[in-house]
Amino acid sequence: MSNNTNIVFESYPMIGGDGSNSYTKNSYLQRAGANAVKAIIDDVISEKLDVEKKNSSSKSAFRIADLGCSVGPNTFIAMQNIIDAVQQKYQSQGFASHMPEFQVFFNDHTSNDFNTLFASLPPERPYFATGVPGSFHGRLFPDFSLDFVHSSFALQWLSKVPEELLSKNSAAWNKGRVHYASAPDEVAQAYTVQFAKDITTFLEGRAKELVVGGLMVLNMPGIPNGNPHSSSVTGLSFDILGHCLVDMAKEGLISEVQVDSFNVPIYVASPKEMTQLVERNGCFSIERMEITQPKARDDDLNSQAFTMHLRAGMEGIISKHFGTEIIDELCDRCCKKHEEFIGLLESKCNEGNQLFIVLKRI
Ligand SMILES: C[S@@+](CC[C@H](N)C(=O)[O-])C[C@H]1O[C@@H](n2cnc3c(N)ncnc32)[C@H](O)[C@@H]1O
Ligand SMILES: [Mg+2]
Repeated sequence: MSNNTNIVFESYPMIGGDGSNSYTKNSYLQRAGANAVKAIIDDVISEKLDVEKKNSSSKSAFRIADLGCSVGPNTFIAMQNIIDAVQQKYQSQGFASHMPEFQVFFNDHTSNDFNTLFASLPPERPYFATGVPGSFHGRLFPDFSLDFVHSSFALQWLSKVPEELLSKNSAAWNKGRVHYASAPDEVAQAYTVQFAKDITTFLEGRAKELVVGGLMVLNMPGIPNGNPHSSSVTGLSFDILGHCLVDMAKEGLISEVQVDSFNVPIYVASPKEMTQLVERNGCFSIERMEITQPKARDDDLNSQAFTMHLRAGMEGIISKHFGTEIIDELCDRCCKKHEEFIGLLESKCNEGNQLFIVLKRI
């Protein structure tokens, strides 16, 4: 048996609790991203889920895992939608009397605020709820124990900042920037290689854990094939964060070397890259692989909302590196910069910027 017990994974959870800065209150852009693919998930379950097999096996629960679930409410909405679609499939096949019980595994890093997650579980939920702490870059479940895997806006997190970025003497030392989007090729290349390693271990783990015929739905920030890294909305957001940090260093509020050594371990993949990684793994067929477009409400696309989302997701990693005392000042500056770039941010948000993938364990 392989497990994670000896591996320490870096983790930077979203802001927990349900206060005004929390992920719970500042994750509606991710929810818009999930809404954009709900209808496709329904179709995929209706067309591709193999319920006859499940029906003929001994009576066991239908097991769903949400990897990188954070604190809700998005995970609850996603799990309910999947269960509705699976139940619909059983009914349409005439198996209503063989409806399985459902078990949902909510996974995130151990440092995730599972208390908030558990306290806000929907009281009327049609499933047994289980928390699974640990990194999805390692093993999380026994062999062939899951029927369905879902992960939304989590796989963009790398397991760590690529090592090449950590040495001042390296060509990939990321001076004056915090991300690869507008960085020299060496930096972008180091990120690409780290992402490939992480997705490779992710797929190896899930290939062992999913039953044959099981489906895996992945939704994450994405970039169309051939587009430059700097063209993604994620890239633009981190360029803005980088500018604000550089300004603060110029004013002596933080040190320059702190900015140079800080890098956000987030990667935005293209369909082509993911296709190659899935094919190299060889255990899954690709049922869907497409760039989709979230449908955020215009009211949600403003500088304040961008700043609150950035804060809910990044406060943990930023305060670990720079200290908590810089956060308010940094967010004020980012908010002003978001205002300056609001037209560009809005238009990028309305372009295809998420990668939606459905795989089937073969
Ligand atoms: C932006 S949140 C998305 C939450 C939720 N799926 C949604 O769509 O609102 C990303 C989550 O992924 C989690 N995450 C990142 N890397 C992870 C890993 N290696 N293993 C488990 N969870 C991870 C983070 O801790 C965070 O809670
Ligand atoms: Mg840097």
